[in-house]
This record gives sequence, C-alpha cells and structure tokens, in this order.
Amino acid sequence: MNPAFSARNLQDFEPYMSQHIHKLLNCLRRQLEPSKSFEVDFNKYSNFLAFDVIGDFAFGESFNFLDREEDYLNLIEAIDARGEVLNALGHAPLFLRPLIKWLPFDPFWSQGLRGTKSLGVIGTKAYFERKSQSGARKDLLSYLFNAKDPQTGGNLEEKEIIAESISFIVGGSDTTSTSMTNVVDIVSRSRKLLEVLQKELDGAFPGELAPDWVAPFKEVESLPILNAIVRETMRIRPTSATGLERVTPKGGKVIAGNFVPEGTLVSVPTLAIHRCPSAFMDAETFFYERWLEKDSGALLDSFVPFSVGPRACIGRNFAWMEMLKTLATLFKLFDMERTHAGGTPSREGFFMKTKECRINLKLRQIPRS
Ligand code: HEM
Repeated sequence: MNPAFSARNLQDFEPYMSQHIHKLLNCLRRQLEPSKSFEVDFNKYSNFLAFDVIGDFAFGESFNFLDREEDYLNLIEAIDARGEVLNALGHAPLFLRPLIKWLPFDPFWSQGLRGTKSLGVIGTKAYFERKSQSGARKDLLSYLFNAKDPQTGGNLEEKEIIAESISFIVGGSDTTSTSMTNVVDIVSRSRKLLEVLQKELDGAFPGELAPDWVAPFKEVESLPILNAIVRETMRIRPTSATGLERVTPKGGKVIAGNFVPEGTLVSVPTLAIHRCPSAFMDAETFFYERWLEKDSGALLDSFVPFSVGPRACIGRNFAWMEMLKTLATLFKLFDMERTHAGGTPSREGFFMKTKECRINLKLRQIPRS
C-alpha cells in the first residue's frame, strides 16, 4: 500500500484535497452572509471534510457530506457506535464476545453491531460503484486492484479489498477530523494564541488572496508555529489514546529492563507516554513553544500519535497535509472564539473523539502588506 502514500501521489492528490477544503469554506461563508458572525459547531464540519476527503482518496469519489451539509448516510454515527463497541469488546474475555449479539435490548451493543453492519454495506457499495468505472482516477482502490498477496503472489480477493477500503474509511476519517477539531478548540479559547498564529500566516501569505485560495502544503509544511501548535495538540490530546496492543515474540522479550514471556499482550497508552514528565517538562500543560526550542528534536522520540514500527499509521503524511492545509486556510481567513467555556466533551471508542466544538466565526479583516 505504500506507493499510494508516496510523496508524488500525495502531491497529485493535493488539488482534490484543496477542492474539498474550498467546499468547507463555501459552507462557512454562506452562513456568514446574512450576518457578520455566526455560531458553528466546527466538529460537525471537520467530520464532513475528513470523510469527503478520505472517500475521494479511497474511492475516487467523495461522500458529498459537505455538499449536502449532513451525514445523510449515518456513516459518522455508525463509525462512532462501532468504535465504542469494538473498544469494549477488546477488553471483554474471549468467551463472552460471541454472546454480545444475544443482548439486542441493550442499545449500546445493538447500535454498535448495527454500525458495523452499515459500515460494511456503505464500504461494499462504494467499492462496487468504483469498480464499475473503467479508466477512473488513480485512487487507493486502483492500487488495491493491482496489489499482490504476499503469501500467494496472486491478486487480493474481493472481500480483502473491501475490508481494506473500509479500514481506510475508519482509519483516515475521524482521527484526522478530531485532531483538527482539537486544534480549533484549543486555539479558539485563547486570543493570544490565535494572534500569534495569524501573524505567522499573514507573513507567509501577504496581500490579496484569490477567492478560491486554499493554503498550499509546500508553504505551510515549514511554518514553525503552525506545526508546533498541531504537534502540541496531538501530544496533549492524542486521538488514539489507549494502548495499541502487541504480542511479545517467541522466546519472550526484555522490555524496560524486565523479561516478558512470549505470547504476552503488552501495550502502553499513548496518553501516558505523551504526559510522561521525564519526556516532557510540565507535561500536563499546553506549551507549543517546547517544539520551537533548539533541542526539540529529542522530544520526537516520545511523540507517538501515529504509533511506531511496522504497523504505524500508513496515512500519517496524508493526515499531516490535510490538517496543516485546512487549519492554515481557516485561521488565515477567519477569527474564531469558543462559545462554550467549560471542558470539551468527548466520546471514547477505538479513538478518543471530540463531541462538540461550538465557535463564533467571523471573516477576518486581513492586514494589507
Ligand atoms: C491525525 C490523523 C491520524 C492519526 C492520529 C492516526 C493514528 C493511527 C494509529 C495510532 C494507528 C495504529 C497503528 C498501530 O496499531 O500501531 C494507525 C493505523 C492506520 N492508519 Fe492512521 N491515523 C491518522 C490518519 C490516517 C489517515 C489519513 C489514513 C489514510 C489515508 C490512515 C490510515 C491508517 C491505516 C490503514 C492504518 C492501519 C495500518 C496497519 O495496520 O498497518 N490514518 N493510525
């Protein structure tokens, strides 16, 4: 799957990503027309954007959530319910797991199982629609159609391709949307942070901007403050917060000075690593400046929001491009202020997801250079 995420392929996909970000801007601008500012739940729109982008990348066609401004497929809710049930099942003893389907009257389990089923139906439908289009754009499925099974050397079976594409919808959507929402949540609560970021963006993009302007990745990938804020947000609020399990290999393994016998399930929660005081000074505090210090490179050893090793996130460069482009564009064009002063509600399933991020949005009076 790696070729689908090559730098060249990501570069080819960038204009399509920009189109979706532009649709998001249009949704927001449309609502701004009658008044100078309005309240919007950014969480809703970041979900629409991330799902449309991943649909386009995986199947060559978006889910059109931004066009319709609604989750008309109930896909987002299905993934949330499924993630929560899978997370709970993962902690249940093996013998109990098959019994779950006999608990149809507990809405938690039944909604989760329904979510799993409807995700399968939506993924299968998207697969067959894409398959029927000959000469379609180079998307993830085009790579999967040509991929070889490492064991048999033959093409992947249809059910494997469908399962893979579903895993991309799940892995590439709410992780990215929640990370973007977290950044907006944190920045929109602090006028000072917003101004520092906007100053950097004004310096990088001075003067008049075209009406269809969307921040180019080539420029935003090297903006220190933007990158530091996104990193610090993902440090303090990693989307994949619980431990990702691994099994120790044959013969066992010495981990942190202790021998762990073979076949043992081990994991360290990402949140615990990211808040470890020996790795990050004042670890509980959001302090983006830590990433701007001269020796900040060493912090990356303990920064693992995408996990590490051979099963680490394959889509991390894709996600980074989507987050930086979207956030740079939004903060350059809009002023934002959080309208809800309390804590940020979240729901924890397989991923830790933000439930709400209501902000007051205003078009910026951009200073002329
Ligand atoms: C901010 C956004 C994202 C975060 C925080 C994130 C995080 C992660 C994490 C922690 C894993 C776990 C791997 C493990 O078990 O060690 C993972 C796997 C994966 N991610 Fe992401 N991810 C993000 C975006 C994406 C995107 C945009 C895509 C696709 C375009 C994607 C596709 C995948 C896939 C396919 C896997 C499974 C890899 C495997 O099993 O080999 N992710 N991700």
